[in-house]
Amino acid sequence: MQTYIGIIGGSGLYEIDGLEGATWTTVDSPWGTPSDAILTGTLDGVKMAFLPRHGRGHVHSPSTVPYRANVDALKRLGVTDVISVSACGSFREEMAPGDFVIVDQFIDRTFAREKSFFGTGCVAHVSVAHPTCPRLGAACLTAGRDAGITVHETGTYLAMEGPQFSTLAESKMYRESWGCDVIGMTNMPEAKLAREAELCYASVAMITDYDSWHPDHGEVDVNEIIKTLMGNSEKAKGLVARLPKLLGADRAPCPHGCDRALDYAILTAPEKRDPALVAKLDAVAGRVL
Ligand SMILES: CSC[C@H]1O[C@H](OP(=O)(O)O)[C@H](O)[C@@H]1O
Ligand SMILES: Nc1ncnc2[nH]cnc12
Repeated sequence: MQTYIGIIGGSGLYEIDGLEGATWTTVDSPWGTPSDAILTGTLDGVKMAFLPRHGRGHVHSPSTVPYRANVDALKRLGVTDVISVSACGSFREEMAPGDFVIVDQFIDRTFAREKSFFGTGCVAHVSVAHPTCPRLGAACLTAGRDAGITVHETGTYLAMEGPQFSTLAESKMYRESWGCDVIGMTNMPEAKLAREAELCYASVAMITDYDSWHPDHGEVDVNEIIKTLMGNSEKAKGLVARLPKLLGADRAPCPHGCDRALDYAILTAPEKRDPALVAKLDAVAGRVL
Protein backbone atom coordinates (compact mmCIF):
# COMPACT_ATOMS: atom_id res chain seq x y z
CA MET A 1 0.00 0.00 0.00
CA GLN A 2 1.14 3.55 -0.70
CA THR A 3 1.57 6.11 2.07
CA TYR A 4 -0.68 9.15 1.79
CA ILE A 5 0.02 11.76 4.47
CA GLY A 6 -2.78 14.07 5.61
CA ILE A 7 -2.01 17.17 7.67
CA ILE A 8 -4.74 18.95 9.59
CA GLY A 9 -3.38 22.42 10.28
CA GLY A 10 -4.62 24.27 13.35
CA SER A 11 -4.58 27.92 14.38
CA GLY A 12 -1.76 29.70 12.57
CA LEU A 13 -1.12 26.94 10.03
CA TYR A 14 -3.31 27.52 6.99
CA GLU A 15 -1.05 26.16 4.21
CA ILE A 16 2.18 24.26 3.71
CA ASP A 17 4.96 24.98 1.22
CA GLY A 18 6.90 22.93 -1.27
CA LEU A 19 4.29 20.44 -2.51
CA GLU A 20 4.94 19.36 -6.09
CA GLY A 21 1.81 19.76 -8.21
CA ALA A 22 0.07 21.66 -5.40
CA THR A 23 -3.66 22.04 -6.09
CA TRP A 24 -6.52 23.12 -3.84
CA THR A 25 -9.01 20.28 -4.36
CA THR A 26 -12.68 20.38 -3.34
CA VAL A 27 -13.76 17.09 -1.79
CA ASP A 28 -17.48 16.39 -1.35
CA SER A 29 -18.50 14.43 1.73
CA PRO A 30 -21.87 12.97 2.78
CA TRP A 31 -21.02 14.26 6.26
CA GLY A 32 -21.20 17.93 5.26
CA THR A 33 -18.81 20.47 3.79
CA PRO A 34 -15.21 20.16 5.01
CA SER A 35 -13.57 23.22 6.59
CA ASP A 36 -12.01 24.19 3.26
CA ALA A 37 -10.66 22.75 0.03
CA ILE A 38 -7.71 20.39 0.54
CA LEU A 39 -4.24 21.23 -0.75
CA THR A 40 -2.93 18.10 -2.48
CA GLY A 41 0.44 17.28 -4.07
CA THR A 42 3.56 15.21 -3.52
CA LEU A 43 6.72 15.72 -1.51
CA ASP A 44 9.78 13.48 -1.91
CA GLY A 45 7.64 11.07 -3.93
CA VAL A 46 4.97 10.71 -1.23
CA LYS A 47 1.38 11.91 -1.64
CA MET A 48 0.33 14.64 0.76
CA ALA A 49 -2.88 16.47 1.59
CA PHE A 50 -3.26 19.55 3.78
CA LEU A 51 -6.54 20.72 5.32
CA PRO A 52 -6.75 23.92 7.37
CA ARG A 53 -8.95 22.91 10.32
CA HIS A 54 -10.56 26.32 10.76
CA GLY A 55 -10.52 27.11 7.02
CA ARG A 56 -8.33 29.74 5.36
CA GLY A 57 -9.06 33.04 7.12
CA HIS A 58 -10.02 31.13 10.32
CA VAL A 59 -13.77 30.82 9.71
CA HIS A 60 -14.77 27.88 11.98
CA SER A 61 -14.79 28.02 15.77
CA PRO A 62 -13.64 24.89 17.67
CA SER A 63 -17.30 23.88 18.22
CA THR A 64 -18.32 24.32 14.57
CA VAL A 65 -15.35 22.72 12.81
CA PRO A 66 -16.98 20.02 10.63
CA TYR A 67 -14.90 17.22 12.14
CA ARG A 68 -16.78 14.34 10.49
CA ALA A 69 -16.67 15.93 7.04
CA ASN A 70 -12.95 16.68 7.45
CA VAL A 71 -11.98 13.14 8.46
CA ASP A 72 -14.28 11.59 5.85
CA ALA A 73 -12.85 13.85 3.11
CA LEU A 74 -9.27 12.83 3.96
CA LYS A 75 -10.21 9.15 4.00
CA ARG A 76 -12.13 9.58 0.72
CA LEU A 77 -9.00 11.08 -0.89
CA GLY A 78 -7.04 7.98 0.13
CA VAL A 79 -5.11 9.41 3.07
CA THR A 80 -3.59 6.71 5.32
CA ASP A 81 -1.86 8.74 8.05
CA VAL A 82 -3.19 11.94 9.64
CA ILE A 83 -1.01 14.39 11.54
CA SER A 84 -2.89 16.99 13.52
CA VAL A 85 -0.97 20.16 14.28
CA SER A 86 -2.53 22.32 16.99
CA ALA A 87 -1.89 25.42 19.10
CA CYS A 88 -2.04 24.45 22.78
CA GLY A 89 -1.62 25.87 26.25
CA SER A 90 0.84 24.15 28.60
CA PHE A 91 0.35 22.91 32.17
CA ARG A 92 4.04 22.12 32.66
CA GLU A 93 6.85 24.55 33.38
CA GLU A 94 9.22 22.50 31.20
CA MET A 95 6.81 22.48 28.22
CA ALA A 96 7.49 26.08 27.32
CA PRO A 97 5.94 28.30 24.63
CA GLY A 98 7.69 27.42 21.36
CA ASP A 99 8.16 23.76 22.35
CA PHE A 100 6.21 20.94 20.68
CA VAL A 101 4.63 17.91 22.39
CA ILE A 102 3.73 14.57 20.80
CA VAL A 103 0.34 14.00 22.40
CA ASP A 104 -0.44 10.37 23.23
CA GLN A 105 -3.48 10.63 25.52
CA PHE A 106 -6.60 12.77 25.78
CA ILE A 107 -9.25 13.71 28.29
CA ASP A 108 -12.32 14.68 26.31
CA ARG A 109 -14.37 17.43 27.96
CA THR A 110 -16.11 18.56 24.76
CA PHE A 111 -19.88 18.26 24.74
CA ALA A 112 -21.37 20.11 21.77
CA ARG A 113 -20.05 18.10 18.83
CA GLU A 114 -21.00 15.05 16.79
CA LYS A 115 -18.54 12.40 17.96
CA SER A 116 -19.17 9.36 15.80
CA PHE A 117 -19.83 8.31 12.22
CA PHE A 118 -21.95 5.47 13.58
CA GLY A 119 -25.37 5.47 15.26
CA THR A 120 -28.92 4.16 14.91
CA GLY A 121 -28.95 1.65 12.07
CA CYS A 122 -25.24 0.92 12.22
CA VAL A 123 -23.78 0.78 15.72
CA ALA A 124 -20.02 0.41 16.22
CA HIS A 125 -17.68 0.62 19.20
CA VAL A 126 -13.96 1.12 18.53
CA SER A 127 -11.24 1.18 21.17
CA VAL A 128 -9.58 4.53 21.88
CA ALA A 129 -7.58 3.32 24.88
CA HIS A 130 -4.54 4.31 22.85
CA PRO A 131 -6.00 7.10 20.73
CA THR A 132 -2.86 7.98 18.77
CA CYS A 133 -0.58 5.90 16.56
CA PRO A 134 2.84 5.22 18.15
CA ARG A 135 4.49 4.62 14.73
CA LEU A 136 3.27 7.94 13.37
CA GLY A 137 4.03 9.76 16.63
CA ALA A 138 7.61 8.46 16.55
CA ALA A 139 8.03 9.81 13.01
CA CYS A 140 6.75 13.23 14.15
CA LEU A 141 9.17 13.20 17.09
CA THR A 142 12.13 12.48 14.82
CA ALA A 143 10.98 14.99 12.19
CA GLY A 144 10.58 17.71 14.82
CA ARG A 145 13.95 17.10 16.44
CA ASP A 146 15.65 16.93 13.02
CA ALA A 147 14.09 20.33 12.33
CA GLY A 148 15.75 21.70 15.48
CA ILE A 149 12.56 21.95 17.54
CA THR A 150 12.40 21.08 21.26
CA VAL A 151 9.91 18.20 21.18
CA HIS A 152 8.56 16.40 24.26
CA GLU A 153 7.89 12.69 23.66
CA THR A 154 4.51 12.26 25.34
CA GLY A 155 1.69 14.31 26.79
CA THR A 156 -1.95 14.24 27.83
CA TYR A 157 -4.19 16.77 26.04
CA LEU A 158 -7.28 18.18 27.73
CA ALA A 159 -9.86 18.86 25.02
CA MET A 160 -12.20 21.64 26.16
CA GLU A 161 -15.27 22.96 24.38
CA GLY A 162 -14.31 26.65 24.35
CA PRO A 163 -14.38 29.11 22.76
CA GLN A 164 -13.57 30.90 26.02
CA PHE A 165 -10.34 29.88 27.74
CA SER A 166 -10.45 28.04 31.10
CA THR A 167 -11.12 29.61 34.47
CA LEU A 168 -8.20 29.66 36.90
CA ALA A 169 -9.88 26.89 38.96
CA GLU A 170 -10.27 24.69 35.87
CA SER A 171 -6.70 25.36 34.79
CA LYS A 172 -5.38 24.31 38.22
CA MET A 173 -7.63 21.23 38.34
CA TYR A 174 -6.55 19.99 34.89
CA ARG A 175 -2.90 20.45 35.88
CA GLU A 176 -2.81 19.37 39.52
CA SER A 177 -5.61 16.80 39.90
CA TRP A 178 -6.07 15.45 36.40
CA GLY A 179 -2.39 15.32 35.42
CA CYS A 180 -2.88 16.95 32.03
CA ASP A 181 0.08 18.39 30.15
CA VAL A 182 -1.50 20.53 27.42
CA ILE A 183 -4.89 22.02 26.60
CA GLY A 184 -6.66 22.76 23.35
CA MET A 185 -10.13 22.87 21.85
CA THR A 186 -10.01 20.73 18.71
CA ASN A 187 -8.36 17.30 18.94
CA MET A 188 -11.60 15.75 20.12
CA PRO A 189 -13.61 14.34 18.48
CA GLU A 190 -11.07 14.46 15.63
CA ALA A 191 -8.90 11.67 17.10
CA LYS A 192 -11.93 9.43 17.81
CA LEU A 193 -13.26 9.93 14.28
CA ALA A 194 -9.85 9.15 12.77
CA ARG A 195 -9.83 5.86 14.69
CA GLU A 196 -13.34 5.03 13.42
CA ALA A 197 -12.12 5.78 9.90
CA GLU A 198 -9.16 3.41 10.45
CA LEU A 199 -6.63 6.20 9.98
CA CYS A 200 -3.36 6.37 11.88
CA TYR A 201 -3.53 9.66 13.84
CA ALA A 202 -0.75 11.59 15.57
CA SER A 203 -1.13 14.91 17.33
CA VAL A 204 1.60 17.54 17.47
CA ALA A 205 0.88 20.21 20.08
CA MET A 206 2.63 23.53 19.45
CA ILE A 207 2.82 25.29 22.81
CA THR A 208 1.74 28.93 22.68
CA ASP A 209 1.13 29.80 26.36
CA TYR A 210 0.90 28.60 29.97
CA ASP A 211 -2.89 28.81 30.06
CA SER A 212 -3.76 30.63 33.32
CA TRP A 213 -2.16 28.65 36.13
CA HIS A 214 1.40 29.99 35.97
CA PRO A 215 2.07 32.59 38.69
CA ASP A 216 4.68 34.40 36.56
CA HIS A 217 2.68 34.51 33.35
CA GLY A 218 -0.79 35.67 34.34
CA GLU A 219 -3.76 34.68 32.26
CA VAL A 220 -3.69 33.52 28.65
CA ASP A 221 -4.81 35.94 25.96
CA VAL A 222 -5.02 35.70 22.18
CA ASN A 223 -2.44 38.47 21.66
CA GLU A 224 0.21 36.43 23.45
CA ILE A 225 -0.83 33.30 21.57
CA ILE A 226 -0.60 34.97 18.18
CA LYS A 227 2.94 36.20 18.85
CA THR A 228 4.10 32.63 19.54
CA LEU A 229 1.96 31.15 16.75
CA MET A 230 3.96 32.84 13.98
CA GLY A 231 7.24 31.18 15.01
CA ASN A 232 5.48 27.89 15.77
CA SER A 233 3.91 27.60 12.34
CA GLU A 234 7.30 28.05 10.64
CA LYS A 235 8.67 25.27 12.87
CA ALA A 236 5.68 23.08 12.04
CA LYS A 237 6.40 23.49 8.34
CA GLY A 238 9.95 22.22 8.98
CA LEU A 239 8.56 19.18 10.81
CA VAL A 240 5.98 18.42 8.10
CA ALA A 241 8.56 18.73 5.31
CA ARG A 242 10.63 15.93 6.89
CA LEU A 243 7.79 13.43 7.25
CA PRO A 244 7.62 11.97 3.70
CA LYS A 245 11.25 10.78 3.76
CA LEU A 246 10.81 9.32 7.25
CA LEU A 247 7.58 7.48 6.44
CA GLY A 248 8.52 6.42 2.90
CA ALA A 249 6.20 5.82 -0.05
CA ASP A 250 5.62 2.13 0.67
CA ARG A 251 3.44 1.61 3.69
CA ALA A 252 3.43 -1.54 5.81
CA PRO A 253 0.19 -2.24 7.73
CA CYS A 254 0.07 -0.35 11.02
CA PRO A 255 1.74 -2.55 13.69
CA HIS A 256 -0.70 -1.11 16.25
CA GLY A 257 -3.80 -1.99 14.23
CA CYS A 258 -5.10 1.55 13.57
CA ASP A 259 -5.93 0.56 9.99
CA ARG A 260 -7.98 -2.44 11.20
CA ALA A 261 -9.89 -0.74 14.02
CA LEU A 262 -13.28 -1.78 12.63
CA ASP A 263 -12.48 -5.50 12.37
CA TYR A 264 -14.75 -6.43 15.31
CA ALA A 265 -16.44 -3.08 16.01
CA ILE A 266 -19.79 -3.19 14.18
CA LEU A 267 -22.60 -4.75 16.23
CA THR A 268 -25.68 -4.18 14.08
CA ALA A 269 -26.81 -7.29 12.23
CA PRO A 270 -26.40 -6.93 8.43
CA GLU A 271 -30.17 -7.29 7.81
CA LYS A 272 -30.94 -4.59 10.41
CA ARG A 273 -28.57 -1.95 9.02
CA ASP A 274 -29.98 1.34 7.74
CA PRO A 275 -29.08 1.48 4.02
CA ALA A 276 -28.88 5.29 4.06
CA LEU A 277 -26.31 5.27 6.89
CA VAL A 278 -24.40 2.39 5.31
CA ALA A 279 -24.18 4.43 2.10
CA LYS A 280 -22.74 7.43 3.99
CA LEU A 281 -20.15 5.12 5.56
CA ASP A 282 -18.74 4.08 2.17
CA ALA A 283 -15.35 5.76 2.66
CA VAL A 284 -15.01 5.42 6.44
CA ALA A 285 -16.10 1.79 6.76
CA GLY A 286 -16.32 0.44 3.21
CA ARG A 287 -13.58 -2.09 4.00
CA VAL A 288 -15.85 -3.95 6.43
CA LEU A 289 -19.38 -3.11 5.26
C1 LIG B 1 -5.74 30.64 18.79
S1 LIG B 1 -6.26 30.35 20.38
C2 LIG B 1 -7.42 29.03 20.54
C3 LIG B 1 -7.61 28.11 19.38
O1 LIG B 1 -6.32 27.61 18.97
C4 LIG B 1 -6.35 26.21 18.99
O2 LIG B 1 -6.79 25.77 17.70
P1 LIG B 1 -6.17 24.49 16.96
O3 LIG B 1 -6.31 23.36 17.93
O4 LIG B 1 -6.98 24.30 15.74
O5 LIG B 1 -4.73 24.84 16.65
C5 LIG B 1 -7.33 25.91 20.09
O6 LIG B 1 -7.74 24.55 20.08
C6 LIG B 1 -8.40 26.89 19.84
O7 LIG B 1 -9.28 26.49 18.82
N1 LIG C 1 -4.58 27.95 26.84
C1 LIG C 1 -5.29 27.42 25.86
N2 LIG C 1 -6.48 26.82 26.11
C2 LIG C 1 -7.18 26.26 25.10
N3 LIG C 1 -6.80 26.27 23.82
C3 LIG C 1 -5.64 26.85 23.53
N4 LIG C 1 -4.99 27.00 22.36
C4 LIG C 1 -3.85 27.66 22.60
N5 LIG C 1 -3.72 27.94 23.91
C5 LIG C 1 -4.82 27.45 24.53
